[in-house]
Amino acid sequence: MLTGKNLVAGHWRSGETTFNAVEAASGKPIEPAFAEASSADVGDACEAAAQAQSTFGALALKDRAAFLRLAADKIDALGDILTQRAMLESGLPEARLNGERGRTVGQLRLFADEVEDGAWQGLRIDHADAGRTPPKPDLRMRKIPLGPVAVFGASNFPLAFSVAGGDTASALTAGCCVVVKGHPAHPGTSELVAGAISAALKECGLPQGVFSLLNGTDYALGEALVKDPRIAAVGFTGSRAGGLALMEHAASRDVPIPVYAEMSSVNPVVLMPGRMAEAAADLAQAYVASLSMGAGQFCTNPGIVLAVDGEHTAQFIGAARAALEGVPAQTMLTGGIRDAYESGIDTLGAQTGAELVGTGAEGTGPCGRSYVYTVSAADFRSNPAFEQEVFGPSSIIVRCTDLDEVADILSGMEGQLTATLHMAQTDHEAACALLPILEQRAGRIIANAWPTGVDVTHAMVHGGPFPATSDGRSTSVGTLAIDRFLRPVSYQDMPASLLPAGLREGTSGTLVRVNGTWRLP
Ligand SMILES: NC(=O)C1=CN([C@@H]2O[C@H](COP(=O)(O)OP(=O)(O)OC[C@H]3O[C@@H](n4cnc5c(N)ncnc54)[C@H](O)[C@@H]3O)[C@@H](O)[C@H]2O)C=CC1
Ligand SMILES: O=C(O)CCC(=O)C(=O)O
Repeated sequence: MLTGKNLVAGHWRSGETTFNAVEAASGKPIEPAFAEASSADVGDACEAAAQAQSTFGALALKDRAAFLRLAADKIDALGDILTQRAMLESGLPEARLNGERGRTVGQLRLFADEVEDGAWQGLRIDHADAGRTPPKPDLRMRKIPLGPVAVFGASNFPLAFSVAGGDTASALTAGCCVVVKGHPAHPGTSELVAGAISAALKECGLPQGVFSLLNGTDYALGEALVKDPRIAAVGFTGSRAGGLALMEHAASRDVPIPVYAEMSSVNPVVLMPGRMAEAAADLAQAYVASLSMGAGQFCTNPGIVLAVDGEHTAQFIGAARAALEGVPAQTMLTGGIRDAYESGIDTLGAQTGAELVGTGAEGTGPCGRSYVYTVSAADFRSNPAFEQEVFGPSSIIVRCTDLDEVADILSGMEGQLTATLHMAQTDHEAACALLPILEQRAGRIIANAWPTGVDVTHAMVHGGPFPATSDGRSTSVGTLAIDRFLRPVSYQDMPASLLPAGLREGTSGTLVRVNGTWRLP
């Protein structure tokens, strides 16, 4: 039932050259062939997005919310067809993909509620005061959509971080049209989801230029999209090299635009001594489960664990070795990702001081086998190679002399998506001293849990200082993600009849800051 075509503003278009998706488990090509989007497709998708922008950006909030809800319903209704295709293309198991579909549609519905809530518009009204010296003008502010957004689907979440994933949901919520560059590892999954969004647009009577999907294997496609003058911002999840390249393309334009790239992170986990004395073996079990989940293909993978050397750390290492023995090798997303993983493991194992703790079972076919290494803090600190993300089911346990050394290592680390503290009550005082360091290093600080798994809520931050992301001032998950695609505009002494809805007296319908005081409608 798949067409293998690109979706350009409601039209399914074939192309001169094609590529095939590959079955992750076997490495064999699967049908149908997919058209490589041309530069004309990029131009037409961006032009249609630019033309639809003013209509979509000015849509009544309830209508934008209704569109998001309908898109969610239609994606949900794809049911097993979507799951089966995503399984074939990604090698991820059925339960995970059904869960991911739930997360994707739940995310769209949460954003629909958020659109209607309206607080994201950041409405502010400062009344004029002619008697003040100097006289104060009437100023009214709201946030408006930036314009069409280019979204790059991620390989490791073919639903929740892809065509209708967090970047698309937050851009549409902000009122921005979207042109998706689909990930070439799952073009069939992308087509199914794009079809659902297009059908929702049609049923809502909205312009089809609001959404397009372009497929392709050539980096030139992504470059052309980022450089198209009608694109106003970029959302990306993937490799550091890819994110950096898109940032360069965006900065080289006549009009540079923001790139919100989520890239690499090793997510340090600190095992505090008090907690280790209580539960070293249990912690090790949970650690191995977290690092090997989904073949470790999470940017939130616990890549580096810091512990004070001694009896309990030795116990933790022994229990991790035992837990690893039961971990099966799992199919990885693509041959390229598996090759990068294997070469990352080879590089890691060859570093001075790297000692293998243990491995999971060896697999057949394009599988990722779990690996855990340990290294002394001295060797870790003298060699930046230990801090590089190895994307897959691996991790390093760093044996430190004391908590001061843990603090020193954390202070020297690159920006991270997450940082975790496992602690008992007796560790709280020492943990308190680490918190200011972790706040400087990470977007999310976790207590007594593992970093894999990101809840989609209002208070979530899935971001962090560079190189975890290109811009640590925001998040790519949760409702705050909308803010990335908005820009504040202030209206000075504007006649009421010309003011946008919400900024006229008594029309906000949502939280508004009047003369500095927050007011509910
Ligand atoms: N930290 C994270 O969240 C993730 C990291 N990765 C890392 O990325 C590696 C490769 O996996 P992919 O998912 O394919 O990521 P990728 O970064 O290579 O590709 C992601 C998307 O960006 C595009 N792209 C990449 N480089 C580009 C360039 N120079 N110009 C224009 N477009 C470009 C690709 O065509 C694709 O659509 C993995 O081995 C892993 O190391 C992958 C997924 C998630
Ligand atoms: O752990 C999650 O749920 C999300 C992780 C993520 O954003 C990623 O791996 O790219």
